[in-house]
Amino acid sequence: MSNSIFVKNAAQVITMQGHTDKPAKKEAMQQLSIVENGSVLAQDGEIIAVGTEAEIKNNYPDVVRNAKEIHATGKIVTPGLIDPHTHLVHAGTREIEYAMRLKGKTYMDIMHAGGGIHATTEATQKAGFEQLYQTSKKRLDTFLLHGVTTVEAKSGYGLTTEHELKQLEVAQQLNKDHVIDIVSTFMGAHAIPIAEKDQPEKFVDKVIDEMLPEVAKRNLAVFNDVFCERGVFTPEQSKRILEAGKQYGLIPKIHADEIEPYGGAELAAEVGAISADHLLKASEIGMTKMAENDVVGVLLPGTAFFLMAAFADARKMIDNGVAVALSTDANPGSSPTLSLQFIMNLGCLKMGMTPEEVLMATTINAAHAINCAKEVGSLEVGKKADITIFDVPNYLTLSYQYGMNHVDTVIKNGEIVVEERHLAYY
Ligand SMILES: N=CN[C@@H](CCC(=O)O)C(=O)O
Ligand SMILES: [Zn+2]
Repeated sequence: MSNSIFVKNAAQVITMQGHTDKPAKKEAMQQLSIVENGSVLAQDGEIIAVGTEAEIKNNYPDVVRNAKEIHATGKIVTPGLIDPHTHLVHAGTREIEYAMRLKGKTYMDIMHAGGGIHATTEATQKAGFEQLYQTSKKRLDTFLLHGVTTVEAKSGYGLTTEHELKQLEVAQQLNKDHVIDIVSTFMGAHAIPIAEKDQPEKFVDKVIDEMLPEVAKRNLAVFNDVFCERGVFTPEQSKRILEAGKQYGLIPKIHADEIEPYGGAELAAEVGAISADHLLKASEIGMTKMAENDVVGVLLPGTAFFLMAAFADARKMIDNGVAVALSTDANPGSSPTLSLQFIMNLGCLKMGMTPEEVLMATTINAAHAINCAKEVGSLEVGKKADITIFDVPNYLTLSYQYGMNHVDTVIKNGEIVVEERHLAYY
């Protein structure tokens, strides 16, 4: 069997090259580095050449001769998409709450009445490892069909040491078994359990003294995330939890300023978070501090869409120098979708981003948000051969035709994992 693969003669190969050391900011978010009529050659799971067919054939005649060929004529080739914020592992759905919200109840009302995150926590606590494994595996299969080759996955629906570990262990096992790479985040501070709501500090102590050491001992997470929001965790509590995680080498992330301005963006800069996520209501000072401290802004327009809220001001963030990434925020309450392509549509139509910026935000900048830009996020020599081929004639079409799946072929670690699907486009 051939260990090399030659993706030939695409209408456009969109490389994203040149942003591996630092995420793209401001005008650099427009620089996709496109090879027209381009090709990509990979061997042993790694990219070894990007250029025109003639150049690559000339430089690597033997590898090309033995390679499996993929004809990408009339299609575009991008790095495998990266989703840097998901709540992948959970049980249950919340369509009843959706119907309640359509009649005027708010997300926070429902949560404080014992629904929301608490409802999913109850379902997730009841579910065994195998059930969580199988449902999360299906979600990964769907992500892959939509062109995603790396995802971040959070815990946070366990809220006890036992069940937080269970969620993270499911993600760890799936990372071994599934072709998609999973980068895990511990989020024991996703909500204060209903039964402990009168003693929030005690729960914060539990996260710090009980959960964090176990997560770290078992090497189950790279990041440590907190839902910093009025009525959930205060900036002070969030800071304690994030600083404590740093003692174990866990890198801070924050669910910040989603419902109201609450100092989350500022806190992200202060604790050296790799990203601050949501940011619908981030203050201008917060944005400036994020830009100055290289905190990636992970924007989740699916959440604003689904909660019928005002969208984050991506335009202002980018113009102020924040490196922006995009994600589905896949979860059963505020963003039940597995389509990063629809998120790109929303980025353009609802947050003032350009088609170039949304591509940057779902590839190399997304890789930076989860600290894996050295391995993935661009089509450059030495990176993993994670490649998505879309059956569209140019990249503009990806964010122009909305709510559709344009994926034709997906290659992960140099292997074809989604075969040519021959989809029509509009
Ligand atoms: N906002 C907090 N956490 C999740 C939603 C969790 C849920 O509603 O189940 C989010 O990122 O949107
Ligand atoms: Zn989230």
